[in-house]
Amino acid sequence: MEETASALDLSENYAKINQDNMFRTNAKHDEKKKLMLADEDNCRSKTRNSKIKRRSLDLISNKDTSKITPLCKAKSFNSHFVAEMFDEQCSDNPPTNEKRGLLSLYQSNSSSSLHGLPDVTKSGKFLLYFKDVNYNVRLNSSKIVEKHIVQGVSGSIFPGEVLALMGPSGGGKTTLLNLLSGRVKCDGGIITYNDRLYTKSLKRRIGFVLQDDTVFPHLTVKETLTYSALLRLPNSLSKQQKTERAMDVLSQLGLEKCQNTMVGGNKGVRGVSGGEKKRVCIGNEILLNPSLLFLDEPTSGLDSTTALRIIQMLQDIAQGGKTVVTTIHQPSSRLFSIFDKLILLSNGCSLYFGKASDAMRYFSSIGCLPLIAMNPAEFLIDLASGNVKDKSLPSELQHKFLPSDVHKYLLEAYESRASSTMEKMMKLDEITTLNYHKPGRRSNMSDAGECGASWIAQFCILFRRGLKERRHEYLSSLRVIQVISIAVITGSIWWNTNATSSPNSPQDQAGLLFFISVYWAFFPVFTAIFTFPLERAMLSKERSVGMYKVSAYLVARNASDLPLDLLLPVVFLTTIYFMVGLKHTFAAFSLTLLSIFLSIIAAQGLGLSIGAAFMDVKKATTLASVTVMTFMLSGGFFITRVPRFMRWVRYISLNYHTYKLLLRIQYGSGEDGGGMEVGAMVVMIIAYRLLTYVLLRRMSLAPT
Ligand SMILES: Nc1ncnc2c1ncn2[C@@H]1O[C@H](COP(=O)(O)OP(=O)(O)OP(=O)(O)O)[C@@H](O)[C@H]1O
Repeated sequence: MEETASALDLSENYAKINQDNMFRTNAKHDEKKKLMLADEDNCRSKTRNSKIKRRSLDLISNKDTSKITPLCKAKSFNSHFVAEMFDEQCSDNPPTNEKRGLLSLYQSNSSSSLHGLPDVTKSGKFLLYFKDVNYNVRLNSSKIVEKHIVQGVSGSIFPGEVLALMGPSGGGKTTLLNLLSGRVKCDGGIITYNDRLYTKSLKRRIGFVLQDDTVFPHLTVKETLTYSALLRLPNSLSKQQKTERAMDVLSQLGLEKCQNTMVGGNKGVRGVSGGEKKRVCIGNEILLNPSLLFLDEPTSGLDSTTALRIIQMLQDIAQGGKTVVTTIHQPSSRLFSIFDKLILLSNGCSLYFGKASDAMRYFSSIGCLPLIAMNPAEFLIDLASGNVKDKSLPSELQHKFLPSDVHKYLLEAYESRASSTMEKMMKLDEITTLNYHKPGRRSNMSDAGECGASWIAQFCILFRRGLKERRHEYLSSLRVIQVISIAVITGSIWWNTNATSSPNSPQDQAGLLFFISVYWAFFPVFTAIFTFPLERAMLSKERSVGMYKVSAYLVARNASDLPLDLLLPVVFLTTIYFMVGLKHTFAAFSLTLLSIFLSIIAAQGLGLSIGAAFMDVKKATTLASVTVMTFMLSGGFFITRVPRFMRWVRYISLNYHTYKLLLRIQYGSGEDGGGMEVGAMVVMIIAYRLLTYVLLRRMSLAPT
């Protein structure tokens, strides 16, 4: 009875805090809001947090409850309370019923806002919990030999915390990160997000920054973040609000100085520095204010000061109520001290899970100590790699120096310690899970993030982004010079070959028309096959977070390619047309140009579908060359009497239809308007694009 009464008291106190929050959140005066936000920001500073922590503990013991009122304090109270809870879960003192009650209250009441900004996705805070996670890969097609990449890893992380996954190279950090973020399905164990399993609706709540994240090299920092904001932020925000959000993130990440610099990174494209690029990638993810942020090696390749700045930034993000999980290679001791929790991995097994600050104490408790002054991270990674040099070891390892012996000892020590503390933790989690799933209680997971831009908006943004990203191609004189050169050479070789000027002229002109049909099929096919293989990483990343619809991307991509693709044949035909003595009428010129346009658009479709089928430039080039050769040979110029069993190839040959159209324009009687050929080309234009759409939809989005 007493327990229930005190739990009720606590619930009332908590309700008071929430009422106060609501009052403050609904305050209409801007001034008041500003003050509140400033207050909230201040509250994130570590010094004040410690005071609040003390107050929250006072609250737990029913002391001084009346004084806790401001919003920020209530928030900090939440995160620190749960931190305390977690610590208790792992300690030997079982948590009180009151605390359990508060934990479940906390889970159902929490809401977040990033640095005082409105939480655009209405996302909640996320408790990530995982138990006995396993992941295996088959080493060959026999399906028998399996490699255990991750084995029985357990842990949990609360909002406001930064969890570091540390360990030697090949230890399984990236794989575990992929599993926790839902990018890869685990083969065993359980991973829950606020007590729910992963669902697609979670995608918009999760930000994932890859180790070698992809960004468009020719877009500036500002353009990158702005297009991302326009595409990903919900429809309920206006264009201006989205742009402002991008600018806020840009300044939050300290990228103002380089906002107009191209991101770069591709061969020959000089852009921002490595640290700035990493921040752009992080910015791309935090734009959406994700509740869970996963980062793979965010500091790799950076100097220790820049690395520290990035991890401090992650800490700031976490303190805004986010759950942050990051893999890290060899952090400096200053950087190591920032992490709240740590998982030390070796050969896919967990050798330690707990507070980062307790790691050294734990290893010394099992007899492992550094003999010389050492960075804790270096010591831990050495141990996880089985390197015992400069370390004092327990008697069990006295004469065993093999890495496998060290690994076995550390694993057994961890498992025996974990079995007692983790068991308690699991029991507590079962209780909170039961509370959480009481009938009528709505999970804050169910109001999944709102959709991003509409189809039309996606198309417009992707179209503009495509034009910007490829502006260097449009402005590049190389392609124009290439086309003009070929036009001049062709015009000179076929100089004035009027069809009636000599007995051989008709055949010469037919050769010219066939060459035109072949050139304007080859050129677009071999340009288009590169599109998807080169954009694969970007496409798969953007698709995996549901940034846009494939159809919007495909239509925008085609449309943004058109200006250049249609400009070049105009330059070509204008150059050669009057040099080679083709029919000197405006109608003939225009129809020839239109036929070439049709050929280009159909050939592009063919190239795009081949590229999408393989997503690999080498394979795509091989198939494309076989295809265009077949089309050329069956195009009607080299041979007119094709064997019956091969005749069908003609009807799918682009060259055959274009060549027939060009002949008809120059020498046609006008009875047959070429409707068949035009119809066949239109069918190809549509069919190849539909095929490309299907192939892109089926494209694997799994991390490579
Ligand atoms: N699909 C796969 N097939 C075979 N082995 C794999 C596969 N994926 C991962 N591995 C292996 O699993 C182990 C863990 O890989 P993972 O990339 O998770 O390690 P890591 O700790 O992130 O390494 P690093 O720090 O070098 O990035 C490695 O030995 C790797 O070779």
